Amino acid sequence: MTLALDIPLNDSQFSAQRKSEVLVEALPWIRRFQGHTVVVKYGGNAMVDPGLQQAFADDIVFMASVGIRPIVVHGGGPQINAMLAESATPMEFRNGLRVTSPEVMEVVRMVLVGQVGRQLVNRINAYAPLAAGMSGEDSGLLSARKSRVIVDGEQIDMGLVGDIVDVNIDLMTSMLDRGQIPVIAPVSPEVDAAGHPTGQVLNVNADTAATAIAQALRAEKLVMLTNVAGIYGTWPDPHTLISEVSASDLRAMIPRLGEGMRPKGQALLDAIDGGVSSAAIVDGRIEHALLLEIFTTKGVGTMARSDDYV
Ligand SMILES: NC(=[NH2+])NCCC[C@H](N)C(=O)O
Repeated sequence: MTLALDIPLNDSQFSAQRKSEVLVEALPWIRRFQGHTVVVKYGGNAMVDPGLQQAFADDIVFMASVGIRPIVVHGGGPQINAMLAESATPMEFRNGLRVTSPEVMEVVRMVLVGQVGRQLVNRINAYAPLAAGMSGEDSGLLSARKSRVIVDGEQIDMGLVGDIVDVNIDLMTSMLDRGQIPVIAPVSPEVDAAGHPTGQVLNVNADTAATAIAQALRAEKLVMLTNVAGIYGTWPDPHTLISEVSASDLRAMIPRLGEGMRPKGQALLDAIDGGVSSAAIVDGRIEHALLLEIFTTKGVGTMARSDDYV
C-alpha cells in the first residue's frame, strides 16, 4: 500500500490507513441500520467468558450510540446447569431431555432474570443507563403456550417449556423510542386459548424467543451468537463457510444440513419468513463478532437474506 506519491508507508502509517479503511467501511452500514431495530440473541461462550461479555456489551452500546435500536434476548444454559447442580435440584429426564419441573423452573427464572440478565445490564450501563433488564413476565412482555414435543409420533410432556404466542409490541416500541435497550430473559407467562394468563410461567428457548420478537417487531435484522463459525456448505463443498445465502437457497439446503446445523438454518429461515429482512448466525467465541457482522461488508458467520433484499 502506498501514499499518493508512491512513497512506501512505514508501519504506523500502514496501520493508520487500515484503521481508516475499517471506519470508512462502517459508514454505509451505520446509515443502513440507523433508526432500525436489530434483535440480538446472546448465548454460548460469549455469555460466560468475562472478556467476551465485555466485548458484547461494548458492541451493543456502539450500536445504540449510532442510532440503531438493539434488543437483546439472552439464554443461560451453562449458568442454569451450574445452579441446578449446586442446589442439588431433583431432575427428571425424558428422551434424553431435561424435564422442566416447577422446581427446575424456579432455578431457571432465578438464574436468567437474577443473574445472567443483571450481569449484562450492569456491563452496558457502565457507559450510560440505557439497558433495562426484563423477563417476559414484566408488563406482559411475552405470552407463551406449552410446547408440543413429539418424539416418534408420540407427544411427550417436557414440563414447563413453551413457545411464544404474543409479544407486547407497544411496550417494546416505546422503550426503543426512549432510547432504552431491552435485555430480555425469555421466561414467559403461560396464557390459555383465550389469551388469559394461567398463573404459570414457562421457559422459552432463547433462539426461538429472539426469532419471535424479531418477527413481531418486523426487525431489520436478527443476529444470533453461537459457538459455531456459521453454516457450512453441503455437498460438494462441505468445508466452506457460507457467508451469505438467499432464503430460497437456504430453504433448499436445509434438508441436507447436518443435525446440529439444521435448527440454526431453520431459525434464520423462520425469521425471514416472518418478515425480518436478514438474519445471521455469528461466532460468539470471536471478540466483537456482533460489531464485525453489522459494520463490515462481508460480516462474520452466515447471513441469510430475504429474496427481495435490497
Ligand atoms: N455474514 C455476512 N455475509 N454478513 C454480511 C453483513 C453485511 C452487513 N454488515 C449487514 O449487517 O447486513
